[in-house]
Amino acid sequence: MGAASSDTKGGSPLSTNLRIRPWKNLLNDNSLAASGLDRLWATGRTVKERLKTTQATGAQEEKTNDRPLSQCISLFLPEFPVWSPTGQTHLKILGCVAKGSLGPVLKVLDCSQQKIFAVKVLPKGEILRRNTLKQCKEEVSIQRHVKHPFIQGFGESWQGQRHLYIMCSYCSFGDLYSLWSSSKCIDEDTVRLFGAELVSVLAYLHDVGIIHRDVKMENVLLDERGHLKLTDFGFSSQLAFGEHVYTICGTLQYMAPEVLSGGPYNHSADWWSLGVLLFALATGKFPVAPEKDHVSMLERVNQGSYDIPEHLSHGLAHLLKELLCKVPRLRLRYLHQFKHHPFFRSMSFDPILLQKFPVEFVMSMRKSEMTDLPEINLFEDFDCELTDHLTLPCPA
Ligand SMILES: Nc1ncnc2c1ncn2[C@@H]1O[C@H](COP(=O)(O)OP(=O)(O)OP(=O)(O)O)[C@@H](O)[C@H]1O
Repeated sequence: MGAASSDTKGGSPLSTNLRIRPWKNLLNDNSLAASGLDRLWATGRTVKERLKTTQATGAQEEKTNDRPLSQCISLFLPEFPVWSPTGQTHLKILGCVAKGSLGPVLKVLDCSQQKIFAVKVLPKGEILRRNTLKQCKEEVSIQRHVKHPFIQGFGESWQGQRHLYIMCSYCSFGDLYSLWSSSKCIDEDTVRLFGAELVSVLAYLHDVGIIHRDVKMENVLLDERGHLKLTDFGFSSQLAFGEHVYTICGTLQYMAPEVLSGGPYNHSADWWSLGVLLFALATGKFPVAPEKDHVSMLERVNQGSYDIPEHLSHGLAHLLKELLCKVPRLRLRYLHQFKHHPFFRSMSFDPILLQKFPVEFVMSMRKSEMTDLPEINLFEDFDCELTDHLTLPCPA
């Protein structure tokens, strides 16, 4: 959800996850709080019930201050086409993978393809209330257009009466943050491989004119062979080389100083975030401790001397310093620079070669943790209140 002018996402204060919302959205948040959809929910009536009433009385769309019902659908078009209630009967919900910031991420079996997918469920009312419609649509259109072996595969998106759905390939090994939390320190060979995969995907995104703006461990998923899939284009924006943006957005602990200070900034900001991510992977801790807001975070980064542990190889220590360089134009930021870097010596950046073998570290970590979620009912209407049907709690 990433237009530079309207980036907004929730976040949990004071956590390493803290995400910044531009001041503009703090104002806008309240302006939509009493939308038709919200009032509809407040009265406990469903869109379906209201449609029935309207049809029964032969009334035209109500011209109140409420958002007309047709808009509740058209607002989300064309990125989220309408599926008929029978359109989803081949999808079987197997369980809840995680609790996203807006709604659950479901594990779903597509019975027609016999393939498992992840479906992100986003309540329409919440999107309107948070004024993230533009971002949400941009996220889907960017995801639809980017194709790379280290980007999570995009399936489909659609809307029901109350929810939006984004279906993606399912990454059975969860996210990099969970792996890191359970292992804390990752060996250098694995850091090198993960580093090369992320360099390869970021170079691709920048080449096609996209800045990701939220590179962090939680947004990197692991496939069934332990390779990486970058996800969550919620803050991404189109940005050609030579252009700059100014929006303060992202996740505090990963934000480059030029982002924290309100820009101008460009693709180099993603490379700083990669530096933070690789630092955390290799050392078990973040280079700079979290702060409560972007002002204090900037102060801390500027004071910032971070200690690189002595046990790191010279090549890795050097790479981290060059990624965490406060001057964007002096930061490592081009594929050829990584190809010639001592840390990546003898490493290929070709995705096919990088994926040749399963990632041993991940396979051994995950083998003991694999659990299958039991199946639950096949829903007749995918747009029902999903949470009522989930007998399994979403992981926190
Ligand atoms: N395709 C997928 N396969 C497996 N797990 C997934 C998939 N997509 C998301 N998840 C899990 O769900 C979690 C939340 O997903 P995601 O980050 O997309 O939701 P969110 O928190 O609502 O997004 P945002 O970060 O935009 O607020 C991820 O950290 C990951 O653990």
